[in-house]
Amino acid sequence: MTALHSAPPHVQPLVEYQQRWLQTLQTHRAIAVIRAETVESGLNMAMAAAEGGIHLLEVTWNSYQPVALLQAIQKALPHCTVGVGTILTEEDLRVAIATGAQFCFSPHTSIALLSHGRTVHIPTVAGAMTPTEILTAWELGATSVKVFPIKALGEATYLECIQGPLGHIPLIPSGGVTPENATDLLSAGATAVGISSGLFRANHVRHQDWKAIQHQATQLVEAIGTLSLTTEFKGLNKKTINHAQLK
Ligand SMILES: O=C(O)C(=O)C[C@H](O)[C@H](O)COP(=O)(O)O
Repeated sequence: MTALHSAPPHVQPLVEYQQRWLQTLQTHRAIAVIRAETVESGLNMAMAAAEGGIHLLEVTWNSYQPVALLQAIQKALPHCTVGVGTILTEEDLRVAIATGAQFCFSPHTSIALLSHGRTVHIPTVAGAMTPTEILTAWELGATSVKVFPIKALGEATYLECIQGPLGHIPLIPSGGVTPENATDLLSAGATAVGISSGLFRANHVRHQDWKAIQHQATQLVEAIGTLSLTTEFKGLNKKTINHAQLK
């Protein structure tokens, strides 16, 4: 409990880097999660996703040579926002940030990771399942909360159910997102979605069918584009987080 007591207070003011992150999520609403067995394959996955119109790219830290992959993607796609995922330790986070990661996802909620992210102004997204876990991650300073694995939680229905009490928290469902269910998740209240195997289908990657992956990405981006602009964006304009808190 000591650590919790020394953690940041309940809903903290959003500072500039957090506001920028939420606005980026609001604009793009999908994050392509790259888990690759070779640097070449991971780079091709990233380029196919970007060709299809995806702007936010995440390199999972259990990819093969993630530092080299992150560098290769940054060099090839300087217009994209490139971050990291599956960050499990503070040391991993330090290396990722030193390599230029612009955001960080983890599958769990770690006080050390959240605190380091806030210190260096890198948006840090903690993984959580239950309402208690989601609220705890938010209270500990997560810039948004990854609801993971959404497939096991009932997908859009789960997000709808928690909107009442937790609708002010920017949520990013992941783990089971597909081009087909992404719009339902966004309509149910997700700020953005994280998608890996639903975008980078195993057989497409195996056969190096980058065009097929690009097509999947285009479909996803087009589907998101059909969403009503009035779909509420969580975090910038609702309930306990309001404009007055944005500096
Ligand atoms: O570990 C992290 O930090 C991640 O971001 C992991 C990804 O969210 C999932 O691996 C997505 O998995 P799919 O179900 O294949 O879309």
